[in-house]
Amino acid sequence: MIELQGAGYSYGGAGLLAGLDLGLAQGSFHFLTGPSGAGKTTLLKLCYGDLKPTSGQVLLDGRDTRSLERDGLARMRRRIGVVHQDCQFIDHLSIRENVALPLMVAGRDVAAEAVNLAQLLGWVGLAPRADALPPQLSGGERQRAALARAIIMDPEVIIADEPTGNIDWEMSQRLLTLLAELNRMGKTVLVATHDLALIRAAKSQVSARVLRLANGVLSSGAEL
Ligand SMILES: Nc1ncnc2c1ncn2[C@@H]1O[C@H](COP(=O)(O)OP(=O)(O)OP(=O)(O)O)[C@@H](O)[C@H]1O
Repeated sequence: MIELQGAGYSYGGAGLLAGLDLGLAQGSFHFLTGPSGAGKTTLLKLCYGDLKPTSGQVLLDGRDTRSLERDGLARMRRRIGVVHQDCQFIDHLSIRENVALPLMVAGRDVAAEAVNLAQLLGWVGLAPRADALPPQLSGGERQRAALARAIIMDPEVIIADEPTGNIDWEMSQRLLTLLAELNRMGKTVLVATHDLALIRAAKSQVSARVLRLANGVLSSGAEL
């Protein structure tokens, strides 16, 4: 569904990314690694249409993000669930309400989705914390809540930016297991991470490809 064809991005000044080619086939699992500042977050933003390339093309279902109107892009983005690096919760809303937000934004009847919502919170292990406020959660709980919010609309693709950045090993493993389970359900998964131990640990759970971004160039490493 997501394809980069010679895509580049510049925040102004010198270009950050140039000539990137990448295809995320349906049901694939990719890790994206690379040094801090290499442009991993920027590349993810290109993939979910938050940024449009300043050169080359990013295609979502074959459609160039630069030619998509606001509504068309919003429709595409509903098919991509994003776990942001900093989670981006609304702190005065409960975890249940934060996870349900995409339903509200899409104009869906949240009361009618109560069972789905409860099942999803149970699946990520947050049923007992559903009424807590985001600042009351641990880092690992916040990341699992962010994953729940990213998948509440049943997206085809899940993009996660450093989902295990501030959490301990056991919690990282738990998150990885959830991502692997989603991949087994047929979801396409793209995870940016510095955590090479996590990538190694993924070997037993998923068949993934490791992409490395450095000096503006994307190289495709071995398959796990
Ligand atoms: N909105 C912005 N305006 C200008 N420069 C930016 C902006 N966002 C990011 N950059 C710069 O682009 C470069 C790449 O940033 P990006 O966040 O994509 O890297 P990253 O590989 O995800 O880094 P990290 O691993 O530290 O999260 C950095 O030098 C950063 O300062």
